[in-house]
Amino acid sequence: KNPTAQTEPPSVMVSQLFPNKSYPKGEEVEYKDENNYRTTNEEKRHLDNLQSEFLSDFREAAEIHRQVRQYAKKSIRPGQSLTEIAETIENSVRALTGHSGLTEGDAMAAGMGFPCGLSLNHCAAHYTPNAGNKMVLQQDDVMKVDFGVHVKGRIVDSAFTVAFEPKYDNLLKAVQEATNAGIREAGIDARVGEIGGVIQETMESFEVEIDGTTYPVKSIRNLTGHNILPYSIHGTKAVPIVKSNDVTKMEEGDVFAIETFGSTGNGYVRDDMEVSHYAKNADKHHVDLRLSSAKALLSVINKNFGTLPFCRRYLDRLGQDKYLLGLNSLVASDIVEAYPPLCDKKGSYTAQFEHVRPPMSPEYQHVP
Ligand SMILES: O=S(=O)(c1cccs1)N(Cc1ccc(F)cc1)Cc1ncn[nH]1
Ligand SMILES: [Mn+2]
Ligand SMILES: [Mn+2]
Ligand SMILES: [Mn+2]
Repeated sequence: KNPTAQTEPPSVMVSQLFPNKSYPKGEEVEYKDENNYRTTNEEKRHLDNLQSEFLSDFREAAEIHRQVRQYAKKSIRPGQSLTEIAETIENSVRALTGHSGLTEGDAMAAGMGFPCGLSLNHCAAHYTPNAGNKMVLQQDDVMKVDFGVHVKGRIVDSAFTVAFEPKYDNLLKAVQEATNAGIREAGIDARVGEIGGVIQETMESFEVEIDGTTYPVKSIRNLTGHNILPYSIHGTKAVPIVKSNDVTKMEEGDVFAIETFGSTGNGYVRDDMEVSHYAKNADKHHVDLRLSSAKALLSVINKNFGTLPFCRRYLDRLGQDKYLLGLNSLVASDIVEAYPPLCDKKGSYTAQFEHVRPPMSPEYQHVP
């Protein structure tokens, strides 16, 4: 008999909770569409069933993300180690997709779309603990929880900020309002530079008082939202979060992650600390490798992740060891890209809010 409710921590596969893939549609919103769109019925039918497979994979991934982040928001507490927080989220995603990722290729069927980021305070993105990390979440921390869920390569990339102290409320409100403003502006034919202007205006209308000092909230000018392609988390188009004259347009069928980052620091991030996040370069073809450990590691990456981002802990759990020399040589020959933590200045605070919203084609326009 199919289970009817999710457990805590989450363990019931979402495909069992929604028989015949009747996943919730989630929010479909109106968007401004200057030119009205005409399709023949034949085209429409073809487009519909082409999209329905792609949409049902996205909706399954979105429902899994929703259930896991709901549990994460309830269960994350000061005193927990970053490692246990990351592993609880990652193991919940794997349980809900029904893919442990421990057998060859299984993580490419469904599972983590990319590592669970747990970036603290002045660090905004791409931090997750490596093996042996002893860090413990503190009462005063501002932690960005950013994890991906994919089903057959359709990646849902959504993030939120955890803070226990109310003094950060305005910083968190700034990013929530800015992201929602960006999502309202998104749609077919929307220009990404204009979206950036609306995001920055919303973000920078906030200020936040922390421990007696009042800071204007700044949009982090060198972080962006981005479109998402199958098995590729950082597509081809970026959505700036500051005003820009980039006239790149959102197109029908594009899927965008709209993410905004607010900061009390410089409003600019730099690479910092040890790398944990990596991904194979999609556009890099075969390069002759001398180092046998690099060759062996590349075959493990190809067979388990393809172009999906991974972190060192994912290699550990696959039983790989002494892989650093090989990994660094794959990075040096540009076969694998390293994504170091992105941090503003020490002592500053950053927050993030991220949501995926495909600019729907007219057929999916939902009349409220
Ligand atoms: O900053 S990005 O590298 C980027 C590239 C082009 C435009 S934005 N990045 C993509 C990514 C890279 C590596 C990962 F492990 C996971 C994601 C955005 C992002 N990070 C977290 N959520 N969204
Ligand atoms: Mn499956
Ligand atoms: Mn993200
Ligand atoms: Mn993203």
